[in-house]
Amino acid sequence: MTCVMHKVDVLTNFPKLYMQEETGDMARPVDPGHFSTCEARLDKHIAGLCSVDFQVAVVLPAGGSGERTGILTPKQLCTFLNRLLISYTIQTFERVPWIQSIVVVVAKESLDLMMDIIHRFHHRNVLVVHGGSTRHRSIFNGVGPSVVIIHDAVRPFVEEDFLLKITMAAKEQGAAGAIRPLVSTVIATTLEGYLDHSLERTKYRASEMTQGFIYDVIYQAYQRCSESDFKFGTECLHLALQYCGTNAKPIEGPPTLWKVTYKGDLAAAESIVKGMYLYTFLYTTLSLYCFVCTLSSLCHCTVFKCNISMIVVYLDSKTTYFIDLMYVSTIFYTT
Ligand SMILES: Nc1ccn([C@@H]2O[C@H](COP(=O)(O)OP(=O)(O)OP(=O)(O)O)[C@@H](O)[C@H]2O)c(=O)n1
Ligand SMILES: O=P(O)(O)OC[C@@H](O)[C@@H](O)[C@@H](O)CO
Repeated sequence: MTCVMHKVDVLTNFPKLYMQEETGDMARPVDPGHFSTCEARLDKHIAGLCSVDFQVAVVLPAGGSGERTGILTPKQLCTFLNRLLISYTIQTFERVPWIQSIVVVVAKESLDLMMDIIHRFHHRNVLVVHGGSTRHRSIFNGVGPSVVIIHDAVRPFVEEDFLLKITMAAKEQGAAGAIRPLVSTVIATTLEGYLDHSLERTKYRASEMTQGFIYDVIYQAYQRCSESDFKFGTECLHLALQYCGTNAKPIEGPPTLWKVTYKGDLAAAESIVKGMYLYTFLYTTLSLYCFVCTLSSLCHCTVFKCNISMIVVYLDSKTTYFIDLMYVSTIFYTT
């Protein structure tokens, strides 16, 4: 019996044809415009970090209606592989040992469903509070005395080391937030609806989530902000600057921080979740398969072959592994 598998990578147990890792230097020519995110200092700081010795709570705003998906079910309550999107996000944060509590902010009409989800998926250290009419009001309902991590509930893929960067920067500076390069140029139009001007893209970044704040900053910001901020605002970092004079530390985040906003994002999130589970399933099956081969070859069986075609497996938010044609030929000899 031969069970032929390509050389596997020790880390992932799958051959790595191509590992794409997010790097600071994008493939495209970057304008000489300087965009310091002081990450180098942070990396050193974190590298020397032995433990997070202060209270950390995460607030997951999940009280929206998801209108832009065009479907009736709010996107955070959509299901992939029998688990709701919000549960994947909670699970991500449950795996972080230095986060003491997870506050999920949901619409009043979803409170019972959320309690059921927590019970059904055995989530722990989760507090459910009701949301408000806007994201800012929902977040304000969820913040409590600790270093506060705020993370949109519809961003299910974030890894611990980025959360650590944001948390340590927030503890040090008062506020910190994820940023990503803009993929489209930002323009402004005249009252008549024509182009007025465009911004030089390399000098700007998109503000994403995860964000972090010391409690006093985010609490005071919400205590002092205006009704208009609550109603129309989309940026917590702006409130920290405007009402507390706190300049947040921007930190470049990985591409997986993207927010599920449109229907297509749901399909993308589902394929990534399936990819993650496929990796586990494939590895388990192949291991079992080889075990059965070994067992069967001892008691003689028929001959057959199988090919497993190209599979992209998204293992974690930093790397993508392309599994090449895994030619698993198991040859059994008939008696
Ligand atoms: N009143 C609100 C509005 C939004 N959110 C949450 O804030 C996050 C990011 O907001 P967004 O992507 O805009 O979600 P929705 O407001 O639901 O989307 P839409 O604007 O398409 O309706 C989501 O997890 C959403 O559930 C919230 O907690 N309370
Ligand atoms: O504005 P929306 O509610 O669609 O999405 C929220 C995002 O804007 C927000 O998460 C980041 O911009 C960081 O503030």
